[in-house]
Amino acid sequence: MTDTILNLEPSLGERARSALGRRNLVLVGLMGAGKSAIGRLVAQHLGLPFIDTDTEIERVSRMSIAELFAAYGEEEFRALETRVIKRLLRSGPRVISTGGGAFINDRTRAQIQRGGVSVWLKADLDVLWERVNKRDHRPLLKTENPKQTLKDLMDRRYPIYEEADITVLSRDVRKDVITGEVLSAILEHCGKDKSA
Ligand SMILES: Nc1ncnc2c1ncn2[C@@H]1O[C@H](COP(=O)(O)OP(=O)(O)O)[C@@H](O)[C@H]1O
Ligand SMILES: O=C(O)C1=C[C@@H](OP(=O)(O)O)[C@@H](O)[C@H](O)C1
Ligand SMILES: [Mg+2]
Repeated sequence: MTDTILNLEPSLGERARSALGRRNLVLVGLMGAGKSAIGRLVAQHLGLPFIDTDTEIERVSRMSIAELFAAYGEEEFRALETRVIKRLLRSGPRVISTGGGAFINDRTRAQIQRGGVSVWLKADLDVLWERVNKRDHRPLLKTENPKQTLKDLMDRRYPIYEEADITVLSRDVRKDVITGEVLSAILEHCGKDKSA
């Protein structure tokens, strides 16, 4: 006899995965919101492949994002970003973490809304600033006053991120907490939980 009790209840990740079905999960939000970090953790819990669009753009172009901006400008970067996201959405389901500007582009946003469930990781200026301040690889923040630039981007972009299917508040708590909130929100948004 063993006194080990097997827990056969589906985990939160399994329930969220079932609710998501064939849809992609797409993380959107401003630089520093945690899209890349939280997207990877959420994918592990869902048992889905994870991809970060910036990493994929760097792979196909064999250049860093900073080099791409410097060599071809933001417009070319956006065109490449749109093509990469369209391809990734078609071959899902997977978890896709986008770069902060992707959802702002009308064509890319329409593709995301058709091909996936979107999650906006929303954060306040100080949280974002604390995080992005530690690294200097983001070309849009190479300005005289990067915190003000971030604030200007918030003012312009937040009304558009609002269009995401789900909003989760990204804040100064453990990544596991935010990950759990994303999984719960998927369950709630996608309604019926087929495995429960
Ligand atoms: N909940 C969190 N708590 C602490 N640090 C976090 C949290 N979420 C993300 N980070 C950190 O903040 C930084 C920016 O996160 P990242 O995932 O690169 O953001 P994004 O892809 O949205 O720009 C990274 O160093 C990441 O580890
Ligand atoms: O907000 C933006 O327009 C950008 C955000 C970056 O990604 P993260 O949001 O992952 O930092 C990256 O795509 C590029 O530097 C442009
Ligand atoms: Mg990122």
